[in-house]
Amino acid sequence: MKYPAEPFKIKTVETIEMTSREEREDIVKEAGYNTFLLPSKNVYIDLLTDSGTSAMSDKQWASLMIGDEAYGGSENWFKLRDAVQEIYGFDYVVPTHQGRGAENLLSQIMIEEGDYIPGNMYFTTTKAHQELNGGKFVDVIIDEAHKPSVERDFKGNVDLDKYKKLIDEVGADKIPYICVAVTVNMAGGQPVSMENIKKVKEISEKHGIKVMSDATRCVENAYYIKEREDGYQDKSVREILKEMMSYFDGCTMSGKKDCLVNIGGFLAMNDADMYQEATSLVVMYEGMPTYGGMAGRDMEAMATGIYESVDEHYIEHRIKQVRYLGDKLAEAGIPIIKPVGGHAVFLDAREFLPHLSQDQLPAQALAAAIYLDSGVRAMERGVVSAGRDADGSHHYPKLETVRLTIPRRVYTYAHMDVVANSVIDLYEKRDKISGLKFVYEPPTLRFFTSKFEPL
Ligand SMILES: CC1=C(O)/C(=C\N=C(/Cc2ccccc2)C(=O)O)C(COP(=O)(O)O)=CN1
Repeated sequence: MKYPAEPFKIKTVETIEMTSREEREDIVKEAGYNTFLLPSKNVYIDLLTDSGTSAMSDKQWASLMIGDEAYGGSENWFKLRDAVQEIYGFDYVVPTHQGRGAENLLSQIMIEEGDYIPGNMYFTTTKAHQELNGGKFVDVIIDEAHKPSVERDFKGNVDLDKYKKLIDEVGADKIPYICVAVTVNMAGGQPVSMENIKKVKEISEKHGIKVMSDATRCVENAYYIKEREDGYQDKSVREILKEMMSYFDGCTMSGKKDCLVNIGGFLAMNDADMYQEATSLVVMYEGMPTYGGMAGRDMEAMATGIYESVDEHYIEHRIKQVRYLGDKLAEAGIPIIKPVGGHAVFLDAREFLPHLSQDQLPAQALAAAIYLDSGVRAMERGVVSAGRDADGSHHYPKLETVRLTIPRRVYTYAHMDVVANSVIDLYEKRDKISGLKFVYEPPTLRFFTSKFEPL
């Protein structure tokens, strides 16, 4: 089916309030036109992020009642370890409180001052931890990933020539690993093909470079392989995922996305020495290697969520609900990144607001305008998120987007209609949307707490 009905029935509801336009004028001003700073109670449909915002199942809630909160050797830890080994196939698992916990460990273990870390487009926290440890991120994604209207089945693919060129230029000994994100968040939730992963592995093995994955949305990636790559239509998402992860030496995981939990993550690997290093480091930052900053109940909920995430009906609905919103907007002529990604619809703010230069912060302005119009909260993924270069000037990304990020198992198609109607109405009066300017800018990861004013 083009858009399958929700494969669940609702047992518990959390009411959502609608504010008035007048109220939202004051609320957004108070938040400095930054959607991160909006109080949740004043948000009607919250599409800020799919991170930590999924609805847990009844089985996951039941997990909370069997939390073994022993300081060492929690029963829930063994359940989580077994789930990771069974579904992703890695030998060793180090639990962390969320994805950044795993990125911190991996970067400290693998990166030395002056190293280069190639990857398929940057992600803010991943790049921050690589640079914190003296590494330099190098974007090796295919050029098409930076072109919103160009459609490709696997727009998240690594450009193998760019990768080989980097190896030739800096030498394999300066490249501890390549980080392959599946899917690519900042490119619009774009997948990587199995063929591309295999080729990256082949090149890397030849040069003794490890292949790590940012596996945060790996189930969504597996679904796209099933849907779009020859030879995989008859395989289950679970089988495809296992094969996909078998080409990696390890992965960082933010459990707050595909693992269907509100907190949690892990670093997984196949190398015993790396595991030894990670367990001695994790006690500094996350706690014992058998809880890693999570309560026992959270580890149990994540183990359950890992199994639920590879259910065919769940993942088909998840992908197609996002596609439903994207298709509605595209049909109305709204400029979005194509093809529609796995976790979000990305509005092309540059095309949406051609009268604004990037210095007038179009994506930030559009996110604030959407909230003002309908109480829907989206996230800026443009020049504000990209931060500043070493010389202090804005880093101007090619993609200036607003991300409408769909939480898992939370909203219905009716909510998608509300969002689509609001964006379409706004598009008709887009020339009334003015730019923004900074009135407060923190030194790092500025998109979280910056404040703005209309120009
Ligand atoms: C591909 C990928 C992610 O998308 C990711 C987090 N995404 C997030 C959460 C976020 C993080 C930073 C700025 C804005 C929003 C998302 O809203 O998209 C992390 C960090 O995981 P963590 O949040 O659990 O630490 C690692 N890799």
